[in-house]
Amino acid sequence: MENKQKVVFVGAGSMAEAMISGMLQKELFAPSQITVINRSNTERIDYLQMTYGIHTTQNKEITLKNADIMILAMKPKDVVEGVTNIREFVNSRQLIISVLAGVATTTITDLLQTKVAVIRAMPNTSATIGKSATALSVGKYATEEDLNIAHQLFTTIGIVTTVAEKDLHAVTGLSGSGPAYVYYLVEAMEKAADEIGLEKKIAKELILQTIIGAAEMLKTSTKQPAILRREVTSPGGTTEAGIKVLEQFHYQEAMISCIKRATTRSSELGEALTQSTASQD
Ligand SMILES: NC(=O)C1=CN([C@@H]2O[C@H](COP(=O)(O)OP(=O)(O)OC[C@H]3O[C@@H](n4cnc5c(N)ncnc54)[C@H](OP(=O)(O)O)[C@@H]3O)[C@@H](O)[C@H]2O)C=CC1
Ligand SMILES: O=C(O)[C@@H]1CCC=N1
Repeated sequence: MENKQKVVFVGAGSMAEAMISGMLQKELFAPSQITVINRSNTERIDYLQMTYGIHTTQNKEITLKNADIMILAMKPKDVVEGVTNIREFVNSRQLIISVLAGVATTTITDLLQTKVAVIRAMPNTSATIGKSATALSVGKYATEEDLNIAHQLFTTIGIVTTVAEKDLHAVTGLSGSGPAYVYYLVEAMEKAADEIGLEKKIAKELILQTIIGAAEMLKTSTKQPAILRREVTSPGGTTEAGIKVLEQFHYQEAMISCIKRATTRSSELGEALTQSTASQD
């Protein structure tokens, strides 16, 4: 699809790069439509410009004023400084998309002091290859049309769903942070493979295909995960022996606590800001 919208990323870290990479692969945007700015790391901007052919700018004021969509992609701790710095260049015709964990749309509009459309999004870094699981929610001034634009944008980097804003904390704990849980599992499998004497290269290949195969099975099979697990688990066999050890270490409880803690952390990140930036009207 052709469009002429100008997109500015405010924040040039891992998430911005993952989104840029995915967005360009799907060709909804040409590199010339995308500009990235950050606080101070010019090497990082040079790298993104070299790698993706996107724009950088010497004149943030004009770039921001001309933007159709601004994607806020700094860390939550930097949002007050970051948003305050761009405030004077934002107008109510623009669409602000925030990917910041925990940070409420009202915090953004309060900081901007403008009645501007804000869509809050929680993607994940699998956006890099167009496989993000993204959830969106709408701020007070965002319209159905704004949501459609955001939906279209995030569809270029994976699947998209819409949730109530209060549920974005849970989404963050589950699928925003989710890729890290899988990578952590793979790290453990690699360490185990080493300890049981398998060559690194061979182990890596086997682990990778095991994860891909299991993920594809989960996606294509009509069977529940517990049934698929049981089908691997022969009575008195190796899997049963292994899973008993996972149960002794309370593996499922650990995963559940992990996701709950990440969810709570998202709320904490937002609450600190909601209290300090709440509008007086
Ligand atoms: N990483 C992930 O998996 C996901 C992250 N998110 C969210 O995305 C956001 C970014 O995360 P991530 O990419 O990992 O973070 P990074 O630390 O990798 O990047 C943060 C970026 O923000 C820039 N920045 C900091 N302060 C300002 C400022 N005042 N004005 C403009 N830019 C600024 C930094 O620039 P400089 O280096 O110059 O200081 C840097 O480019 C976070 O809010 C996070 O919650 C959401 C989903 C998944
Ligand atoms: O760790 C974080 O805070 C961000 C949000 C989701 C993934 N990374």
